[in-house]
Amino acid sequence: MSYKNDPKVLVALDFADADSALQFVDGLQPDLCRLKVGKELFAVAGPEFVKCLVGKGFDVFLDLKYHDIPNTVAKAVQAAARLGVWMVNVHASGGRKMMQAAKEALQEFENPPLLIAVTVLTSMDSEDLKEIGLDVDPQQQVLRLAKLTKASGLDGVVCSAQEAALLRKEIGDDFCLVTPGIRPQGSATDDQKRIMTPKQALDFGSSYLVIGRPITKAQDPIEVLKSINASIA
Ligand SMILES: O=C(O)c1cc(=O)[nH]c(=O)n1[C@@H]1O[C@H](COP(=O)(O)O)[C@@H](O)[C@H]1O
Repeated sequence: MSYKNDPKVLVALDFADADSALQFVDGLQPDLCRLKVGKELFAVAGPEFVKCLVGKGFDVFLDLKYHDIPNTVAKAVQAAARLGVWMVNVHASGGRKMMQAAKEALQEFENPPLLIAVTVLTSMDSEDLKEIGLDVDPQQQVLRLAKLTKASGLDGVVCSAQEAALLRKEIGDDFCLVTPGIRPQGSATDDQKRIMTPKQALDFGSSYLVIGRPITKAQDPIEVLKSINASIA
């Protein structure tokens, strides 16, 4: 699988309603970026909104981070695939059987979405992991879950760019690394903890950069997106 010659930035459309999101999307073209629809926007705007973005020619990452019993997750990824999305995700901590069920459920589609798994959220550091009983360095936990994801037949993982180089070395090139926690130099960190700039992230092996607030909350979002694209061209 080659990840060259395609837009690297996945803009997180974390808007509170469909109108604000559409107003933002109207200034964009599909060759500038891909779009990510997450829990907030999906809860208010729903499947029709996702289909509308797909109809406008955008590749859509439906980020609902499924984490449930295998049968439920398998049916959920099928429902996502019927919307025509480009990528969908589950939580790797749902385990091998859940991930395999999701992958198998997509086999009936002619053009299935990429299926990736969230490893350790980019808002977490080792203290947060300790609190949930994981007395382990985030890198080690990400590596463990990424290996399990690969062994379960999925296309890649969501991780922070701080783990990208390690995953490339241990897992190889044929694995998609989607990295949120991306902050252009000088941007506010917000609630992200394991962060990197767009260029550093790609240099370390990221396939795609998930970027939300640094673009969507900017005075001139399109200008910021274009300057990020220029910085990684
Ligand atoms: O799955 C994700 O996209 C995701 C995983 C993760 O570990 N961290 C993370 O921030 N995200 C998402 O990436 C986006 C980051 O947004 P900003 O922090 O505004 O750039 C949000 O929509 C998060 O839901």
